[in-house]
Amino acid sequence: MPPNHQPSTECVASPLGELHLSRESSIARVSQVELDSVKLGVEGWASLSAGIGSQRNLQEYFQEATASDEDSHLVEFSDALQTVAKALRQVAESKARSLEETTEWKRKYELEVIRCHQLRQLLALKTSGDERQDEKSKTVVDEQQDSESSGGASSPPSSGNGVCCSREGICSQQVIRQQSFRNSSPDSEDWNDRKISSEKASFHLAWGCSGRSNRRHKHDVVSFESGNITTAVRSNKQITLKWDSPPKSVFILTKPNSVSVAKMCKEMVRWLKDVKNVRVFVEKNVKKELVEDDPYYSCLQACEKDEELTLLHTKIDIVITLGGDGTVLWAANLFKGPVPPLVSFSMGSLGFMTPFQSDRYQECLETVMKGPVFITLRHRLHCRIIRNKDNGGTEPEVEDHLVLNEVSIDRGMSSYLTNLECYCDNLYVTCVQGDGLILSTPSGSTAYSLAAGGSMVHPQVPGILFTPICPHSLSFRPLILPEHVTLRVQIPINSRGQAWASFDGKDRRQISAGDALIVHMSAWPVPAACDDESTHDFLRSVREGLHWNLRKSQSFDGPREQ
Ligand SMILES: NC(=O)c1ccc[n+]([C@@H]2O[C@H](COP(=O)([O-])OP(=O)(O)OC[C@H]3O[C@@H](n4cnc5c(N)ncnc54)[C@H](O)[C@@H]3O)[C@@H](O)[C@H]2O)c1
Ligand SMILES: Nc1ncnc2c1ncn2[C@@H]1O[C@H](COP(=O)(O)OP(=O)(O)OP(=O)(O)O)[C@@H](O)[C@H]1O
Repeated sequence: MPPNHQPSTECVASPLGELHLSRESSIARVSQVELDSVKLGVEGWASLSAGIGSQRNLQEYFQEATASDEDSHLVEFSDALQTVAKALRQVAESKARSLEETTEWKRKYELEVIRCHQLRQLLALKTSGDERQDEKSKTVVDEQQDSESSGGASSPPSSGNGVCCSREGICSQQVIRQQSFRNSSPDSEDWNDRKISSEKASFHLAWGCSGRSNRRHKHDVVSFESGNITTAVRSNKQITLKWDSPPKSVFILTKPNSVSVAKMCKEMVRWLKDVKNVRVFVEKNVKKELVEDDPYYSCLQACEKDEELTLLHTKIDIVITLGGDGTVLWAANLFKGPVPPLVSFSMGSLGFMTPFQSDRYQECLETVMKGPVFITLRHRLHCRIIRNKDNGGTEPEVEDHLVLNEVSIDRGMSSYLTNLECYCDNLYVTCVQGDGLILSTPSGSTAYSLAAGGSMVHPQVPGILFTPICPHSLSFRPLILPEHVTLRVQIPINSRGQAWASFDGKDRRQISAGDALIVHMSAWPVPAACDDESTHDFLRSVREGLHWNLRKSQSFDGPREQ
């Protein structure tokens, strides 16, 4: 304030203050200000000029007034920016939501198309009246039911009519009664209780999305006839694959840079071609190496163009892998749709998913090619990255991946905590603050998810594992969600850092603020042939591969229970 001047507050401050307000207020307010300014300004200006006295004081006064005016404008500007940022965030979120819905509808549409196609085929077979043909077209579901009814755990099922329960099993229709109940006479109290219970209200159960019924589920798993809920005889013991005609083509995939694998590959190719008379496919770089070594191998087939890979499943009867689990993952990744049956030989260190011994390859392949053979349906996850285009990156807006093990989202090189908002079927679940998150299949439960503290899950238990990586929280336990859910992981627009997604430990992709990753169970599992039987193979891998619960036995001598 200039010295020697005591202006009335009304006189000087009022016109400036009112001018500031007038920008955001109404025109009426501006008019009022103008009137006030004229009235007060004239009076005030006279006393102000008298009081200021010098030109220097006048300059100082105006500089001070302008600075406070600028401050208030900055505040106003930052408020406006925040409003714009909020609006942009809402737009990005709703865009991700609608893209996710589109994805879901597309998936449902594709499944429906497949289902219709299968129904049409079945119908065509039925109308042709060819009973034998009809029998052949039975799906794996029927095989499952056969397997259940035959009841054998480790012998392949026969296709005859079985009884409803296995030899040593409990029939679900048989009510287990207490001793006292068995001995009770019809007019005892227990009997009356039964009469009362038979008059209980009836009800109805339904399965499937939006209340649409799913008859297969009802007949396979749960029955609710007469109001009594009973689970089926036994959930399936094992899925069996039977060949309708002998397999004629195999695709051999090999771990690179391994002398023992290359040697085994050559030997296997000769046996398959010369003895079994089947067509053998290999990867094009493998063919090149083999032909350089021996021109005999020029008879091998290879996909020369990438487009041919997309149709591979239409040409191949069996996929063989020679390597470790990484080679199985590699094989699964080549098939972006249906996968032919997979026979994996253990030529790596751990070999969790490679049950067959390479030194017994002829015997193993004979058995598989003859059938029937037990298979484990290893489910995969379909992962879709949806990018926020406002980030201005060059990556595609939508990118799809199929994983057999897991998709992991981590903080990469960033030193900040990840900030991952997770939704399950559009319901907010939690925000992962830590090193990251693993969304795993049951097959992948023994890989990275296990290292992050997730449970080991038998590959045929349907579900999606939700395992945090080093969460900075005391109560974040891993979850297993049902297989039918759709998960969405979103990087909030105001996140400090970015995240990285890896698909089966490969194809790392950066995920930025506003991007989303949508994950659901894929319709195309990997049918992996078992050496023994699914559960036996799994438990053997857990015990022998991971040395699960290995501990020296406690000695016999020592204190005992009295
Ligand atoms: N901290 C960890 O344990 C960790 C870290 C990164 C990746 N991984 C795993 O490695 C996998 C990629 O495998 P790779 O062979 O290409 O890479 P790799 O050569 O680095 O081998 C990783 C190890 O994981 C084992 N493995 C892979 N899948 C498995 C499964 N389903 N069950 C049990 N063990 C399994 C392999 O046998 C191998 O020993 C990823 O999918 C991920 O699950 C684990
Ligand atoms: N055909 C292939 N082409 C290119 N890379 C492959 C191929 N097969 C496997 N790989 C890669 O080679 C790496 C090692 O393979 P794999 O895991 O089978 O062998 P391993 O490490 O000796 O065995 P284990 O996984 O049992 O320890 C993996 O990262 C895998 O992705």
